[in-house]
Amino acid sequence: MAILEVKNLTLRFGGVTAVDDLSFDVQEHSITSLIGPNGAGKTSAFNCLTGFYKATSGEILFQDKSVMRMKPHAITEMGMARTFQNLRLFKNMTVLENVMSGMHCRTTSGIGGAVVRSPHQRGEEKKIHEVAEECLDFVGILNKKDRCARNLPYGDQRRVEWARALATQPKLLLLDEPAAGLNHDEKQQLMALIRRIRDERKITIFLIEHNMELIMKISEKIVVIDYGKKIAEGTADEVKNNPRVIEAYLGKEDEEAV
Ligand SMILES: Nc1ncnc2c1ncn2[C@@H]1O[C@H](COP(=O)(O)OP(=O)(O)OP(=O)(O)O)[C@@H](O)[C@H]1O
Repeated sequence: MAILEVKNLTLRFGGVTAVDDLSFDVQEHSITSLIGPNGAGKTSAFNCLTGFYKATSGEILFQDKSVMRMKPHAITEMGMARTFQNLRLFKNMTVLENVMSGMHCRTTSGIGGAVVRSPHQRGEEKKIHEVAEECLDFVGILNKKDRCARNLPYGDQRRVEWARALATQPKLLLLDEPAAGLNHDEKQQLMALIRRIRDERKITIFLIEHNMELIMKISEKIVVIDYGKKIAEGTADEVKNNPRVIEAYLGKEDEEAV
């Protein structure tokens, strides 16, 4: 069953068609990737899915409901979370506070509850605290929960962002270049973590990524785009032997060999 369906999605910036009549789906509990050469339209498509860009036309269905006109926070509330290519942590907050900050979409206390701390609000705070700690434990940095986020090494800061996304209790997790800036060991750990998120938490994974080793190893389905259009779709083996894909990547083999 598809958890996400993208139908004829098009995004234009003035004269530039960044996403061009793109259609694909993401099956529930799968690991699916979107790849393509630089400027192919991956980030633009990603931003349409998560409500950061308004698509020019087409349809995006998440769990059979249209998210085309929805704002990012409303899409998160529905169960679609994302991480960013450039980290967006609150650098002066602790690790735990950063994770808890992402969870307001799962609370019911209004402004009144924040002023007069009702038993209901105290209960919610306790729950938020527990879930945040459990997510930090899952990504392996619970022992750093009281550290200031800006003092952590880059790899750990990425884990904070992952924990924050997981704490929103998503059904679908979108990862924007998760391997960027990671060393070899960290990339291996990242692959294991992506698999654990899917297998243990039953969360569907959709990612865009330049690191072909990672993409080819973990993806069950790969969608390839070039100039905003889909040029191939299939398993790693199918995609890497596809002449259109090879052609799209020609000349870039040194950095992005398929
Ligand atoms: N805000 C914008 N305004 C105008 N044009 C844009 C904007 N964002 C992207 N584009 C253009 O849309 C096209 C697709 O860009 P996009 O960043 O989505 O590609 P990408 O596949 O994510 O590239 P990369 O792999 O380099 O991150 C490019 O031609 C780009 O110049």
